Amino acid sequence: MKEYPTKFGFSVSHTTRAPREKEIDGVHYHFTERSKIEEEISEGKFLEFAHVHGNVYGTSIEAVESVTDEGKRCILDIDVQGARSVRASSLEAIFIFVCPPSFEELEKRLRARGTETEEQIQKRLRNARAELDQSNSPGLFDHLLVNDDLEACYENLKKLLSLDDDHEDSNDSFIKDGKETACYSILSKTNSEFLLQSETNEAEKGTTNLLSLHLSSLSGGAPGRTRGLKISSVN
Ligand SMILES: Nc1ncnc2c1ncn2[C@@H]1O[C@H](COP(=O)(O)OP(=O)(O)OP(=O)(O)O)[C@@H](O)[C@H]1O
Ligand SMILES: Nc1nc2c(ncn2[C@@H]2O[C@H](COP(=O)(O)O)[C@@H](O)[C@H]2O)c(=O)[nH]1
Repeated sequence: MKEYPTKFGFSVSHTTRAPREKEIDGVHYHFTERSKIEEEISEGKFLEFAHVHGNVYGTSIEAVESVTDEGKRCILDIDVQGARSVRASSLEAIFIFVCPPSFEELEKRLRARGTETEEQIQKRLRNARAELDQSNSPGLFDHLLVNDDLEACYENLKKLLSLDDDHEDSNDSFIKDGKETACYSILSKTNSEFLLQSETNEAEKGTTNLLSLHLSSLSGGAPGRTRGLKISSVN
């Protein structure tokens, strides 16, 4: 996200877990009481939730909307149960299972973090084994990423997302299946509409070179369900 601040945003989850020393409420998590999150879940405010390592964790609709409202793709860091819930919804998403290079290494990392008791470490290791067992459940994850060397893992993530040749400061382009399909610049912008002009000569190819994006079509509704950007050609 640091490399692509305008493309991606993080969904700040709610959790009943106690904050770790450097964790900030509202940044790393929304730290909350169990009774409060349970009430909000029953009010339909959550896209998904799960009981993980003895605590409740959940993604609120508001957390996702605050990212998508800025026109960014939303990143969720959720457990396997949460992934199943999102997979079962109508949200369009890419599911990546991130795993440690070995259990020994995971144990070493958890101990080095120094934030869990021995009992909690054992619980997290048991849960990690169960999650790894489910990582190849048919139709659940699209990719598996081994988090050995952090930099190498990040480079592989960018490859999966076809971001490896893409830079934040380059022209925005529409990438589909790794192929550049069209490139547009903003001609005019109002509160309700963006007028875009093709930078490639689409007119010569018999397609439109002026597009209108209707921003009002983005407001309201659960994320990804009722939303879709309405686009119409101008010429
Ligand atoms: N590539 C890496 N190299 C070294 N340490 C790492 C690497 N990736 C993560 N860590 C460290 O390992 C610890 C556990 O990582 P993380 O919290 O991401 O695990 P997790 O898979 O979410 O596990 P859990 O579900 O138990 O939280 C953290 O202290 C993190 O900083
Ligand atoms: N289903 C969900 N799982 C979540 C969410 N936020 C975090 N998590 C997962 O919980 C564990 C533990 O996290 P930690 O911060 O206590 O180490 C980890 O696997 C996260 O992916 C959520 O909103 N929903």
